[in-house]
Amino acid sequence: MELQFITHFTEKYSYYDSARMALEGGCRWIQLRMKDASPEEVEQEALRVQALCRTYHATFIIDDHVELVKKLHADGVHLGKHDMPVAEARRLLGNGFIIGGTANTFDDVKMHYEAGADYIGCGPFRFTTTKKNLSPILGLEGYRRIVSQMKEAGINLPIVAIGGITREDIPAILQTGVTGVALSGTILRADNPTEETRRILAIK
Ligand SMILES: Cc1ncc(COP(=O)(O)OP(=O)(O)O)c(N)n1
Ligand SMILES: Cc1ncsc1CCOP(=O)(O)O
Ligand SMILES: [Mg+2]
Repeated sequence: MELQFITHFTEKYSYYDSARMALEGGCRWIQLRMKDASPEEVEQEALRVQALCRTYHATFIIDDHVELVKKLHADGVHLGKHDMPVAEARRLLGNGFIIGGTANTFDDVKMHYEAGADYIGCGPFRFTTTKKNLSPILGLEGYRRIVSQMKEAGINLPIVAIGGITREDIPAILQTGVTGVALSGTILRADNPTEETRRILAIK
């Protein structure tokens, strides 16, 4: 199972500390997501989290900021509906960077696939307060439908489920055929985020 940890602002932990706890728990894919932060703040934190990811040999993705990904030589970028289109990011970054795209429907998946995305963040699984202006909830049935439409169309792209997912949800989500999960709140709300990450990664 692939696990992506996505940072989120909390009163309790800095972005850096939350990434560190996920890495200590064994996660090897961190996405730095800093909504409402200035470009300067994102760059400053990105430099620190990138260095940390390097010491753990972990993949380091930045949410939204394509130019920063290029400047810092991060591993990649995640882009949604209101961000730079995937095809344009691909032109800017070339093939040496990972580009992820957000999907809520099979048509979104197809569009990102044709534009050259490397993986899809697909959600939301259920309601979450981590993101504003959520797309319609997919639930297990939504993932089953999208995975089956992808098979029918011969589209082979990693699908990462996202949005309101807790440890208890993961076995059933993986049963739908998705590749992995992206988590934020359930790890950050745990008494011990490092231990929670370990427990999640132990799920078969
Ligand atoms: C893995 C993953 N999937 C989806 C998203 C959401 O991206 P986006 O739709 O651009 O929304 P914001 O995260 O920018 O609020 C994601 N970040 N990561
Ligand atoms: C970035 C994003 N995109 C859809 S839901 C979401 C947030 C996921 O965070 P959480 O695991 O806290 O619900
Ligand atoms: Mg975005």
